[in-house]
Amino acid sequence: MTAADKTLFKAGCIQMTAGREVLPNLEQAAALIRDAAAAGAQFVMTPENTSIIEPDKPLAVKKAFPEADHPGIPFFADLARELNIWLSIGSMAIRLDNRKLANRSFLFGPDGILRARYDKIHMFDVDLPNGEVYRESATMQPGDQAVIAETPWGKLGLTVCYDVRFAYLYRALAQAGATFLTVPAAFTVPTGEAHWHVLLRARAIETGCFVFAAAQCGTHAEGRRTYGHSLIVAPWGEILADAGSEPGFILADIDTTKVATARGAIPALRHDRPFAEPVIHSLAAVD
Ligand SMILES: O=C(O)CNC(=O)[C@H](CS)NC(=O)CCC(=O)C(=O)O
Repeated sequence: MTAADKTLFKAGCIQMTAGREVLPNLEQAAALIRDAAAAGAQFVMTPENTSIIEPDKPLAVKKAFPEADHPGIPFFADLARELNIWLSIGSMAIRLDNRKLANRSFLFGPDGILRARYDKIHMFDVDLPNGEVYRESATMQPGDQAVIAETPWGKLGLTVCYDVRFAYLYRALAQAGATFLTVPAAFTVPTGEAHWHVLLRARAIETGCFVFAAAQCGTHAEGRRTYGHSLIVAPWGEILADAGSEPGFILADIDTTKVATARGAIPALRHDRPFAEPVIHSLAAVD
């Protein structure tokens, strides 16, 4: 591999509508991964919950596999090897010993070897104004370890979906050397419309990283809807590709020198200062 090979590469995000059965979801993802690779992508990522979106939570636990038995692991390892690509599987539900699940992200190398795994840290326990209720922590065990993987083009920080709202995680990843960040997602429609683009652009701008965000889209089982709009964002904040609301894939040419350019122009990542806990000043009566 020449130096130029390590500076420039083509990245792809696939956008899909996962259903409640694992094998058809793997096939749906694989078809799109093949399309992205055929179009030249050397790094391809898939959304959160690539292998299943099962709204019935007891059923979701029942249908989950331990990592050692998950059909998606050899399936995507083989696909990465066959296509000779770096393959990030945004997440798959993995059954843990305590009967809870991990919302786990995987990175495979072009040799099919598993290079990194990351368990989503922040749980989406949220009551939306429109009446949608999410209690991710009822079935999922949160992770407690931030993870960075080596790639030929630089270090990749792994995150998942709701993590995107916790800027300190991204700052920690970037300060530890990440120049790319993955944010696979299954965002709700109302929060996506209000927050998705601005959150991802903010994480890119704050960290001077490229952000790759493959997303679920469309209508899933029991009418559950997701926002779509898979994005690739440059370190200065420009959106390089947006997948809209239908299944498919997006590509972008990644010039890794843009990381140093953005960080050179605004070195905020190096300007942290210590400060004391906030104090509430009441220098004069408020009312
Ligand atoms: O529910 C499932 O079946 C699968 N899980 C998910 O889709 C996850 C956890 S509930 N979704 C999110 O984190 C949405 C975050 C989001 O939308 C926001 O931060 O606004």
